[in-house]
Amino acid sequence: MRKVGIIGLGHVGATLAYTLVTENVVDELVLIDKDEKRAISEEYDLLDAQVFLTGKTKIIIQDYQALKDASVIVFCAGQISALGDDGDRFKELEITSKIVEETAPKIKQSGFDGIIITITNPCDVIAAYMQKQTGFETTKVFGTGTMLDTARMQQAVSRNVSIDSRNVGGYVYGEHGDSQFVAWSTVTIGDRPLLTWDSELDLNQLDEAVRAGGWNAFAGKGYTSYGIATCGARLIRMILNDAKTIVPVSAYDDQMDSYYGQPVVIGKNGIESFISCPLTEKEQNSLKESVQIIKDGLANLPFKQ
Ligand SMILES: NC(=O)c1ccc[n+]([C@@H]2O[C@H](COP(=O)([O-])OP(=O)(O)OC[C@H]3O[C@@H](n4cnc5c(N)ncnc54)[C@H](O)[C@@H]3O)[C@@H](O)[C@H]2O)c1
Repeated sequence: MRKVGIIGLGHVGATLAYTLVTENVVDELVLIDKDEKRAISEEYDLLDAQVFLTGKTKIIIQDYQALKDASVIVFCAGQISALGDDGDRFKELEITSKIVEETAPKIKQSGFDGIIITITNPCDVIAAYMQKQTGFETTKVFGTGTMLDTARMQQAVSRNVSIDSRNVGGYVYGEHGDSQFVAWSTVTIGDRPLLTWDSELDLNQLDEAVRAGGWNAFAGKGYTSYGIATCGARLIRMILNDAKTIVPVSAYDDQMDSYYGQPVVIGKNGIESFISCPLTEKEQNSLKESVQIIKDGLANLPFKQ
């Protein structure tokens, strides 16, 4: 049985639930929110949608015990309005770290033994904190990290060279936040390294376009949902299908003793292995700086284990 739980049914969680139901990704979906009325409404709305669909997804709401035999939990509880006008993801930390403290014991008590994907911001710090609070293996708790930022890089490059974004390879590394960076040495168009591309691409400008990508999607509506929900659904498929697909997510690296966005292999065990790309010296320095910001965020948490 394909069973998944979603904790937090705001813009992100509701869109993810809708995506999983319309794409028939799961047999059972457990939906949990601190707002009971919201959970009930989402259940009715999803059941209405199913009348027009070919698949059938059983919806269970507000039941942590039902998570016991789920394969994946997606954690997207938070308060997007706390982000403010500048989109600083650390502004949510005081709220979201408390939500982790509240929900992690309930996840543990349910007997859940699967993979936790965290989306909640600040994404890398929350992934780390969820791992600490649950005590689960680091390979079984990871954040969506720079997966969405990498998609934004693919888009930005695609726009500049007029080639399909799906033909752009490579990774955004580090924090899902302002200190992230495109590792240009890893970026390819087709199989060709971008750095050997003929046209005069302004990498600094592209870097900025990638960093600003989230803000562009956020600014006019005060949240983002489609990109991240699709990203979450894709990760769930990878786990359920044991796909062994390479994607950049926020995973724990014991050498740097930190979670951060980097390419890994995703399968039924969560993080199956790491893809160590040979970064340039400049990229390695950018990574160290970015990782330090994530570490400081975790160290500054007022709520210790
Ligand atoms: N990692 C990414 O790329 C990415 C992208 C988009 C959004 N986000 C983050 O995802 C999170 C959710 O975003 P959103 O727009 O859906 O926010 P939202 O404010 O619309 O929804 C958050 C939901 O969490 C619920 N919630 C709060 N505390 C809870 C608790 N203790 N238990 C269960 N549910 C609880 C709220 O009731 C609400 O329904 C935010 O932290 C946001 O910053 C991350």
